[in-house]
Amino acid sequence: MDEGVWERKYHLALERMESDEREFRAVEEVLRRLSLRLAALVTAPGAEVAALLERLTAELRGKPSPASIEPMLDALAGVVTRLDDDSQTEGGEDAATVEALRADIARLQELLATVSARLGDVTRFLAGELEAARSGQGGSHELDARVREEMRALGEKTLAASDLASLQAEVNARLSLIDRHFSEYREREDARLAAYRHRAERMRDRVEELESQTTSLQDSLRREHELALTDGLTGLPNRLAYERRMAEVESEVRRGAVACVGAFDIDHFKSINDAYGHAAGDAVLRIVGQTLARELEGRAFVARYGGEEFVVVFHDTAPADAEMLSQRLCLTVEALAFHASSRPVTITMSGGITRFDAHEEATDAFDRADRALYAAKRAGRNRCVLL
Ligand SMILES: Nc1nc2c(ncn2[C@@H]2O[C@H](COP(=O)(O)OP(=O)(O)OP(=O)(O)O)[C@@H](O)[C@H]2O)c(=O)[nH]1
Repeated sequence: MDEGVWERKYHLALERMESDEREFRAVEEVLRRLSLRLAALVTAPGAEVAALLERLTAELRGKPSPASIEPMLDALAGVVTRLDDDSQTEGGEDAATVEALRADIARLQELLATVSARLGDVTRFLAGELEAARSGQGGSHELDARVREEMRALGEKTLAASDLASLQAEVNARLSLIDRHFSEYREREDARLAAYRHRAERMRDRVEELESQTTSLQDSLRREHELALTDGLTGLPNRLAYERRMAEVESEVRRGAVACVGAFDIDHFKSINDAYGHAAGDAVLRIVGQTLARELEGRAFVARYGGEEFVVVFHDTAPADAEMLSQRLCLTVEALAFHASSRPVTITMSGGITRFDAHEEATDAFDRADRALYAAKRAGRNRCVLL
């Protein structure tokens, strides 16, 4: 059950308890007035009324339960009727007192019935829903037991009380105790709720912390993953990324797609390194790689295979189209205005292209593209060969 629902139930229970307490206070007030009136009557009609009260007390002793309050009041009503009759016979001297007493008794009867019903509700509520919500922590159960005990003791003392004054004192004492139990219960529940909120807040902080740790872990894993698939010099996908892509293309080709593989290698790259230095060689690798990626964007996957060699996977491209695109690439690279040590350097590139056959492995297609590349080298470089 969520905290809001629990709190609403808790406050509802408190409101009902407070209302019950008010009812008790009203009962107490009526009892007080009742005792005064009875005391007045006892002194007036003498032995007969005393005998009636004695009989009433004995009757009450025989029924030790809250329900016995009602027979007690019926008996009191009988006394009042008798007194009423007598008073009319004797000239109505006490008629007003008797009438007031009868009204008090009726009101007391009604109030006790209400209190009894409300207490039943509270008891059921505490023993049932609230108990379940607290998952056996025992607070409401304890309160329930204590209230029950006070009510039982109240019933016993009421029956045992020989006069209304002591009954009134008992009622007062028991009501104070019940009130104290409710206060203790309320304090305990407030403390428990505060502790619960504190725990919930700590838990939420911890969850947020874990979430942020998870996010940063995922980010760093994603970065690691990207790094593992990227060539550090050119920023292009590396050989591992190429192999993964080829695994995907392999199944596409098996399902009927048309794909070609191209192997490209910068011509006489060693001499560029030798003439202008390794850094210039690196710059050539970067500019050639970027040119391939830019020119083939959306049409092919481009990766640095290793050294000065690049590999291209043309998807949905027939071999003749792949060859035409490759020739155009060679022309674009040749036209690059590259300078090293303030001198223009002509870069050329050779390429070998082949179709990825549906019945072969990715490595077979690559090997054939590589053979086509060396055929292009042998044929004089700065060209592409389709095999
Ligand atoms: N600067 C630089 N050089 C590299 C890198 N990787 C490989 N090389 C160099 O590339 C050169 C490759 O030379 P070769 O395999 O002889 O080929 P080539 O000189 O291009 O000759 P052909 O391929 O026959 O045209 C070697 O000198 C390598 O040291 C790199 O990352 N940076």
